[in-house]
Amino acid sequence: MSYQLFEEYQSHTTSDLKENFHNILEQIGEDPLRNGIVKTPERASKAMQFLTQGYNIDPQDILKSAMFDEDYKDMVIVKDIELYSLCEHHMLPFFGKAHIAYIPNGQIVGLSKLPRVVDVFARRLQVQERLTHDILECINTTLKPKGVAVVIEAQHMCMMMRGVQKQNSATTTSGFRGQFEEIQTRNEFLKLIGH
Ligand SMILES: Nc1nc2c(ncn2[C@@H]2O[C@H](COP(=O)(O)OP(=O)(O)OP(=O)(O)O)[C@@H](O)[C@H]2O)c(=O)[nH]1
Ligand SMILES: [Zn+2]
Repeated sequence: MSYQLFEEYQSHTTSDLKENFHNILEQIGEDPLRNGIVKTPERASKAMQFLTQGYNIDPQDILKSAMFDEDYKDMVIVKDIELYSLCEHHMLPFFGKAHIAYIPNGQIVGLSKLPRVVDVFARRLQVQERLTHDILECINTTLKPKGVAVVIEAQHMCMMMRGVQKQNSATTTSGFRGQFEEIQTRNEFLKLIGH
């Protein structure tokens, strides 16, 4: 999608979303014309489009834009990458940290690109398992490293604010490819991220 088309698409969906948020306000018993919330449908639309902008971005392009030939053969870890996503069942936030490691195979990637890939997949409706897998596969297919590992630790608002209402439970998901399938490499990574 060209930039201009994307802008048109954005403004089009914003007005559709605005109307829907206006209806939601009415249906939960609010007065959408009340002074404090008269602009809320517009604000909520922009917030929702921000939180789901990942559908319009190709995460492989992000990695490809900063891959460099380098003969470094050891593990590279970027840990404690904060993430905020929306669960696809309730559209409520889940949030936490991602830890990513890879072992280069002749090429390294710009470090900032790894958190950027996390954000692209997090800014879609997700389940934590698929988010973990999406990040793992994207790095594996694009960078083609000797190994890649992803661990995500998160808390789900849909389990805290409603439903089962457990405030202290945390969910850990992980995925390992290549050399991280070997127990020794995997354990070294888990030790370095403090597990
Ligand atoms: N596996 C997985 N489940 C999730 C995730 N986010 C939310 N869920 C769960 O999705 C499930 C949806 O279950 P349903 O029984 O259809 O929905 P519900 O009646 O709202 O369930 P409760 O949350 O138990 O009240 C719930 O168990 C949620 O805890 C996630 O990232 N991964
Ligand atoms: Zn949920």
